[in-house]
Amino acid sequence: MTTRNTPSKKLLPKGQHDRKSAQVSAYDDNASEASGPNASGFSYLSENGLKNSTEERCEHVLSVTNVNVAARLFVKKLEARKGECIHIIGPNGAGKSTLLLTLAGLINPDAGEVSLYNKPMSHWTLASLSSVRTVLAQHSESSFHLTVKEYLSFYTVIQQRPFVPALLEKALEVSGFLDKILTRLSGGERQRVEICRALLQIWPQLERGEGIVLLDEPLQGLDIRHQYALASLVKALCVKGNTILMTSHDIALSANYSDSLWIMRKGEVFAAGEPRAVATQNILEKVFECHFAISKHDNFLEIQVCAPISL
Ligand SMILES: Nc1ncnc2c1ncn2[C@@H]1O[C@H](COP(=O)(O)OP(=O)(O)OP(=O)(O)O)[C@@H](O)[C@H]1O
Repeated sequence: MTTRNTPSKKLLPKGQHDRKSAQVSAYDDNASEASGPNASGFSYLSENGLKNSTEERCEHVLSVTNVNVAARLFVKKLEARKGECIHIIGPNGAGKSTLLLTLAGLINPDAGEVSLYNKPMSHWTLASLSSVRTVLAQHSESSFHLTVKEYLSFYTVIQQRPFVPALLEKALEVSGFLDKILTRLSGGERQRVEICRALLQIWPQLERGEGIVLLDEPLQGLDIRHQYALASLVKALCVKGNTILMTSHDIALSANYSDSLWIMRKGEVFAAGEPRAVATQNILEKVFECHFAISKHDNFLEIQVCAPISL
């Protein structure tokens, strides 16, 4: 029998459970309409990529309606709200990456629609998209023969001081190897650099609480301390108003560091909502086919994964 670590009370982000939970409705055709104006006739980004006031009023940052991707992703309705921290979990092949990349505008669905600020993804130019949302794809390591500093400098504002913003450095600790060649870093170090790169791409927007971040398995390869540091960073960025979606295989961490959990199985969202409502023994056992022991504490959900059901 194996058990998973659960975060101690101390590790939980401040105010996590006080914060008004931004609920996500899956399969709910009656989910409330976005509070922003109708997409038609509105320009959500000015020429230089700066947002106008219409965007500020759009509560649903990303929405998915009746999406089908090559018979491997079927989503009737999902919405991510401004400032929401969403973790997407599910077994291998459940469709997490496919959903994330579809939300990022990197996969075009065969049917249905993905909208960003009420504007269909197909109406966004890649340049406009890149100025408001950033993506960390799985296995997105670059193989350039560059130092970490040279690589990251492609994504930073010229003469930005400090080179790596303090909030990022606190969680990712990349400053110690800025002069190292990218390809000579360890797997976990590379992953921290790639996460840093993704966040630097829209750092001015993230500082203003206007960014959208999609991270595919960012915890992969990170040691336990950096896993929790990253989860805290993600949560802190969302508290500022940024919207972040990340996929994960760490059910306990995700249940404790998200506002919403999207639980996927076989290309569909099996359950979505506030972690305490959806990370139940019944749902987790159905989706992951493992036995779980779950205890609800005041400040955290203790989730232990026991033996696979079929073994
Ligand atoms: N480019 C592709 N072309 C065709 N099928 C694909 C492609 N990428 C993934 N798939 C299939 O789509 C399904 C969902 O894959 P996806 O990568 O989204 O799953 P996942 O939940 O992210 O899995 P994992 O936890 O293993 O990363 C899988 O059955 C996979 O084999």
